[in-house]
Amino acid sequence: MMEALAALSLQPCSWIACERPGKAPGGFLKFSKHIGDERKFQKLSLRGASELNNKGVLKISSCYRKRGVSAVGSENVHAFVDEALVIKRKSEDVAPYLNGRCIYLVGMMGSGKTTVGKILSEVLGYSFFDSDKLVEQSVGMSSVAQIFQERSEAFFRDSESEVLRDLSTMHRLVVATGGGAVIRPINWKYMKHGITVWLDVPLEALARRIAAVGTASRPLLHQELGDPFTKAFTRLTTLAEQRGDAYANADARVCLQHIASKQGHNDVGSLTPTAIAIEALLQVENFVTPKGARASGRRNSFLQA
Ligand SMILES: Nc1ncnc2c1ncn2[C@@H]1O[C@H](COP(=O)(O)OP(=O)(O)O)[C@@H](O)[C@H]1O
Ligand SMILES: O=C(O)C1=C[C@@H](OP(=O)(O)O)[C@@H](O)[C@H](O)C1
Repeated sequence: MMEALAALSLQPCSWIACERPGKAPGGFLKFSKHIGDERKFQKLSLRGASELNNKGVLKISSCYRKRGVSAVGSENVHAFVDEALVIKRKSEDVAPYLNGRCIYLVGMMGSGKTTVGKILSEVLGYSFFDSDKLVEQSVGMSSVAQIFQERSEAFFRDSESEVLRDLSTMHRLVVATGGGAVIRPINWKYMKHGITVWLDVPLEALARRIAAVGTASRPLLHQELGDPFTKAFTRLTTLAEQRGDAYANADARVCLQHIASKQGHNDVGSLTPTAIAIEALLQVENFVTPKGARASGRRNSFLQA
């Protein structure tokens, strides 16, 4: 298991992806390890796409459509820079309160645990792990779908619990958990060694994302009939009912509908992963700072029983 962890760890690096998933490549912001103050931020410079490997430069390689705005333009560039600076600052605010505690992202399949988790790990200087990948590694199979098919869902769930148990002894990790990890109370015991963060995404948006990449890698969707969106939406609706409030046990909740409202619109599809990661840091900050910790202690007390 430890070897698997070492092999699969994404070493902390400081590239921040500013792209919108599934679209043309966006921008990347590389921070020097020593950048931490206003003056140094101002030294960042804009370069073209061909300069990906240069050190310490802000690189915008393409455009993305943000709330109806298309084409490369200073507005988009500013949006990238703003988000990148905000997340860097917020991570610096939150990091001292974490004391190396791990962050566990929970949420339905497709909620962005992997995408957002990688961004969080980069800005916090943590390593990133995807628990599904660790299960595949420990079982010696190439996909979760294969494990479900050749062994069983119960076998997968047992392996998932073992992975979470092993991770719970470690520090400075961001872990993207499988969407079903929340159904076993023992998993919460392991995850509560760190800070749990729920990515709360409307089912329709989830189904759209999953349909865009196909349902092949998600075995729980294989039984459904219809086009990929319908298959995903139907199954996600049932899973959401079965799982009830399980996700709400998390220490922090990142509600995409709420972020969209704060931005003055209703379209969760236009939220960038970086904007979602910023909200995650804000909610983690609420939890780890003394005022937030008191409130959440009350909320989670039943899990400790
Ligand atoms: N904010 C977002 N907007 C649009 N698509 C997203 C966003 N976050 C993730 N995605 C896409 O949704 C799919 C599922 O994301 P992923 O991070 O793998 O979710 P999970 O790990 O929770 O299953 C991927 O194709 C990813 O590119
Ligand atoms: O919701 C679930 O029960 C599952 C979600 C998947 O992980 P993702 O959430 O990463 O897709 C994976 O663990 C498995 O297919 C079961």
